[in-house]
Formats: sequence, C-alpha cells, structure tokens
Amino acid sequence: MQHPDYEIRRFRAALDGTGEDARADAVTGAWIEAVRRGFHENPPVPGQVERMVGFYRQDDRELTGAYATGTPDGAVDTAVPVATFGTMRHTLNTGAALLPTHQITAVTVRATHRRRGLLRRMMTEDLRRAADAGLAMAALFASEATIYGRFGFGVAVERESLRIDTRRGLSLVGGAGGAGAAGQASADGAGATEFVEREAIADIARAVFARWHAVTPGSMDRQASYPGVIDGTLREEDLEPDTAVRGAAHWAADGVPDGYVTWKFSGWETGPTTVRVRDFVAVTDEAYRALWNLLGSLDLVDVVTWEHASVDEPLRWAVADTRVCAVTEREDSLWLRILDPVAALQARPGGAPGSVRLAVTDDLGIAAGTLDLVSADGRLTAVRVADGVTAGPESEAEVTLSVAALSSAYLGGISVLTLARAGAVDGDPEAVQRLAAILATDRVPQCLTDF
Ligand SMILES: CC(=O)SCCNC(=O)CCNC(=O)[C@H](O)C(C)(C)COP(=O)(O)OP(=O)(O)OC[C@H]1O[C@@H](n2cnc3c(N)ncnc32)[C@H](O)[C@@H]1OP(=O)(O)O
Repeated sequence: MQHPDYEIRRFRAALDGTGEDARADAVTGAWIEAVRRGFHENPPVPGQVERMVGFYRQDDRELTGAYATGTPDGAVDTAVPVATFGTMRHTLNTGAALLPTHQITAVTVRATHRRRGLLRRMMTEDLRRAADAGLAMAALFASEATIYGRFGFGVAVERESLRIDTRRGLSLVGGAGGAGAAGQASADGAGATEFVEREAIADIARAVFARWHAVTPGSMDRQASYPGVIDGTLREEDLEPDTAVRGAAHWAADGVPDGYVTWKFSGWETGPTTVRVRDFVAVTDEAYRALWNLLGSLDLVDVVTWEHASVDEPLRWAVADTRVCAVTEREDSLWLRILDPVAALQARPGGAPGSVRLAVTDDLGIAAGTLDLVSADGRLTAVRVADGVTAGPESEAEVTLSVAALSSAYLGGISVLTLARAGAVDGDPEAVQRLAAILATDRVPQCLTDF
C-alpha cells in the first residue's frame, strides 16, 4: 500500500455541552484516544476523558495531531490522528529566574506510521514556532534516551531512586529521632509534624511546592492535575480517587507548613513491607529532617522507596548508617533544549567571574551562533557576535559545543568539564575551564515535576 500523506492540525482541547452532560468533542476525544494507544493505556473509565479535557484547558495545552489523508483504499481511520504531540508552558527555575518554558509531552506515532519522519516534522515545526513566539527554552521527559538528542535536547537534571531500610528507624543526625510521634515537636524542636487528612493535603502541597519551586534550580512548575495526583483524589491511571494515599506535613514554629510527604503502603501480601513515597517537598532543612524521621518511624514498615531523589540528596548524610540508603536507579529526569541562547543564558546565574567566546552548533539552526559570555557579580551577560559558527577571525570562538551539550550544562547539573572529557565540548583546555567555572553552580538541580 502506498504511504498516505499527512495533514498536521493544531487545536485546543474542547468539550461539547455543559455541566454533567459535557463530553469531549470528537477531535479532542480522538486525539486523547491516540495518546492512550501510543502509551498502551487501558480504555478510559466514564468521565475520565472529560476530566482530562478540563485539566488540558487549565494548562492551555496545544494539541497537535497528524492525520492520514489521501489513502488510496480508505483503509486508515482518518478521524484518529496517527501521531500526537502536546505542548504547554510553565516556568523553569534557572537558579536566577522563573523562565517561561515550552514543555513537550504526549508524543506518539502509531506503529504503522513510524519511521516516516512524523516525529521529525512535528518536532521541527513546533520548536521553530516556539522560538518564533519568543520562548527561550523547551523541555521534556524522554521515554527513551536515544530519541531527542538529534533535536538539540540534552539531559539537564538527573534523579535517583532510593530504597531506604527503615527497620531500625532512621536516627537522623542532628534530630531527636522522635518526629514520628504524631503532633509532637519535630526533630529540631521548634516545629511540629503531624499526619494530614487527604482532603487537607492539596492546599498544603500547593503552598509548599510554590515556595520550593521559587528557590530550587531545575524545578518546573506543575500542571493543573498535580495536586489531585499527590493527594490521591486523582489516581494517575484513571483520575478516580485513590484512597490508599496517606500524607503528613511539617509546620514551622510560626505555624506555616514548610514541608509535606505523601505515600502509599504496598500491602501485606509482599515482603518486605514497603511504603512508596509519592511526593516529598520540604522548603526548610528542619522540615526535611523531620519528615524523613517520620517515614523512618512508621511501625511495621521495613522499606521506604522514593523515585525522585536528587543526585545530591542530603538524606544519606543525615542518617547515622549511610548504608541504609541505597540507590537503586539513576536516570535522566528533565531534558532541556535552548531555543534562544542569549535570553536563556542571561536568565541563569553566573558562576566565577570571567568571559569566554562560545560557538553553539544546532542542526535545526534555531540556536546556532557565536556569543560572548561575561560573568560578573553573579550575573551572566551574553552578546551575539555572529549568527553562524564559522564566521571570520574577529568572531572566532574559544569553545564550541552543540546546543544539546549547552542545554545539559545550563542548570549546572552536568559539568562542562565532564562534557569536554566526553568529547561533547571542543576548545582550548584553559577556555573550557573558564566556561566551566562561569557555568558552575553551588546547588545540584532537582525536578519534582513529571509531565
Ligand atoms: C516527550 C514524550 O512524549 S516522550 C514519549 C515518546 N513516545 C513514545 O515513546 C511512544 C512510542 N514511540 C513512538 O510513538 C515513536 O516511535 C516515536 C515518537 C518515538 C518516533 O516517531 P517516528 O515518527 O517514528 O520518528 P521519525 O520517523 O520522525 O524519526 C526521527 C528520527 O528519530 C529517530 N528515532 C525515532 N524513534 C527512535 C527511537 N525510539 N530510538 C532511537 N531513534 C529514534 C529516527 O531514526 C529518525 O532519525 P533521523 O531523522 O536522525 O534519521
């Protein structure tokens, strides 16, 4: 059979009707169905698609579908897109600013239409449109690490999965170890830790996460459905209530919550008995230690697991026995793609004072150019000196790297020196060292938002 042609359509999610009777309109419903098939998800339960549409609208997501046209024998159902691509905008904490960022999600291509360039076409068009709209940065989470480097994305944040043996408690260094006693003063004395009813978690989570997002490099702000997924009012699989979710919070001495954790118990059927942390956010060190003390104090629980730990997690340095805290996996978390190097670099902090002339290569042409980068007083200034990277001697660069490598180095999570040793950064070693010092940061980035 001859390959069909494809028409790309972009639209917003919409409902037909109002109130209880509202239903996803045909185009939106077909797009969501294509995504579900692409990720091998079960058919939706009644009302689930409509709830998703509500969240998509709150996030102002743009939905892109590729539709097969001109099939000679009409064998392809042209109402359901053969490929999907979703985008929305939230802010990224760069370490110096909250940068509006173009997020890409829900990328699927039907198996019968794969490897014909549909992803390349949607991605290329989308990144150009985002750059034309003035966005300096794009971001995604990758299903496979081999797909997105070719489009200029680099891993900027990594994360670790921890398996913590709590059979003997955690005995946090510097803590009294008794924070698990509900309602009592926390480990460091001033605040208090307490279990929280599910209905109360979302409000606490919203407020605490907003503070955490404002101060944590690598954090992406969260989409509309997030509070419900955290507190169990929206189970991820079907957006139905998940009554197995439990939670606790920590209140500072002034009575304001400064940390929370939610979790699920794995059940009695399998051993060791395990509590799986769903979300752990603490804006003060006191709250951080008190909440880990609480998790370590849960009776009848042998193991606590958490899949969103930083690669520089303080927990292992807070426990007396560092071996109770095992890393079971380390994987890429947030991928970034710089669209406008001048705007993106000026939105991040400067490290050591100094300057360097930098050439950025970009196979898609969006971010390519030669820049003068100056770091002073903790700020970066970037000036474009040439559009290309092969201009005359007056714009010759000291360091050359791809936009993917620069995006990996952007938050300071992946060192320029490490990238240079990997062959991803070219230049005189002294100039590479200077760039590394300019982009160095004092905090490893962490992202607690999946999208
Ligand atoms: C941000 C997110 O949503 S992550 C989720 C991504 N989606 C999935 O994993 C769902 C299952 N997979 C799919 O739907 C598809 O296979 C996709 C989306 C990964 C790829 O779509 P396709 O239309 O087949 O990709 P397309 O034909 O445009 O290929 C573009 C390039 O990527 C390469 N590529 C595509 N998929 C992969 C892969 N899984 N691994 C490595 N390379 C890949 C192609 O070889 C091609 O390379 P080239 O242009 O440099 O020669």
